[in-house]
Amino acid sequence: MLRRGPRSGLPITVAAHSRALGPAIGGCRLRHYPDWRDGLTDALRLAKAMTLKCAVAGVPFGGGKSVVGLPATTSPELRLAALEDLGELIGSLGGSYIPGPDVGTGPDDMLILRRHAPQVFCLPATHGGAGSSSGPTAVGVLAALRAGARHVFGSASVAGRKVVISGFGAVGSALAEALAADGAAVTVSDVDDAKRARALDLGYGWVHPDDAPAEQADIFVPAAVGGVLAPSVISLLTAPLVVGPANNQLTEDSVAHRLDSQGFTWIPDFVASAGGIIYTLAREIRGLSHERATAEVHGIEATTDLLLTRARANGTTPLAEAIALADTRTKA
Ligand SMILES: NC(=O)c1ccc[n+]([C@@H]2O[C@H](COP(=O)([O-])OP(=O)(O)OC[C@H]3O[C@@H](n4cnc5c(N)ncnc54)[C@H](O)[C@@H]3O)[C@@H](O)[C@H]2O)c1
Repeated sequence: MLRRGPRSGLPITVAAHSRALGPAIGGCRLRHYPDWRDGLTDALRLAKAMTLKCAVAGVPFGGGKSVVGLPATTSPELRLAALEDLGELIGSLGGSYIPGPDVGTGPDDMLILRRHAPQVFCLPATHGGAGSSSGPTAVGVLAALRAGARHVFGSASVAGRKVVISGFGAVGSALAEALAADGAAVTVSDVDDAKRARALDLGYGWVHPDDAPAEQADIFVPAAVGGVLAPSVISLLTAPLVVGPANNQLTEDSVAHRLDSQGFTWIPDFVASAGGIIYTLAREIRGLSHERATAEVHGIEATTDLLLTRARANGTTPLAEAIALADTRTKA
């Protein structure tokens, strides 16, 4: 569904890729795109990834996403108008797409969408929701990383390993803190140079984002934007294990083969980044406690382990195995 917002005049896309397992669920992305069609493409690709994420995570929802293409600079008034427009469009879909936060939105924005939409996820805790999903997402990435480290290095421990995290935002900073606490040597990177001082204060190394994939490391963690793993980047990569939360990390699926054939273990983003959705649904739909919901997020370690074991046994890639697992669930 593509519409120009009546209040904001901005292009709004709501994409529902699959409803085979339940209503389409997925975040609302508000960001600037060079062309409105890039926002449309982003929504379609992200919605497809959400279908895979939900199916592999074993949650009864399909994949959706909504995207508003903002101008290069946005006033608070325009942003509010865009959210009202988005909420109205989602409301007109009668519950077939359920939104949550994504890049450019947060739990407080869900309150605005709820004025129009029948259901939203990740409301602030003060309004009965589970709040930001970035903490549980980081917990899930760490679970996937442990399984990956066991397969690649023979031990789940990160002590003494060098980890480069590209994207020092909500998830990236939580990952940096946890990995450093477990004894990893952490280097971070961000396009926002203002984050450099904080990173250095916390004792992390810093590398320019363009140089992050080539930085000598044991583990590379894409925690910023999609499309970071292009063939040209893979020829520079040094880390044998690549795992992170950024959605749609590969420029195209064939890159998974290239990574595999060059000896890199890449854990599909839709597997590693499912912690937020697993936690939020466990809390907000099933009413589980924080502890029980977090325990379910830790299940990502066993899922990752299964996919890596199958890929090794079948001579395939973890991506192929993850898609096969999702297919068996969505087509059952
Ligand atoms: N937050 C969640 O619960 C969640 C869940 C699933 C997936 N993800 C994905 O994980 C990634 C990080 O999420 P977040 O919540 O930490 O977002 P965030 O916006 O808090 O942080 C992203 C950071 O990346 C930086 N950045 C942008 N472009 C960059 C580039 N080219 N190189 C290096 N840094 C760059 C930004 O300046 C920002 O600091 C996003 O791709 C998001 O879609 C997040």
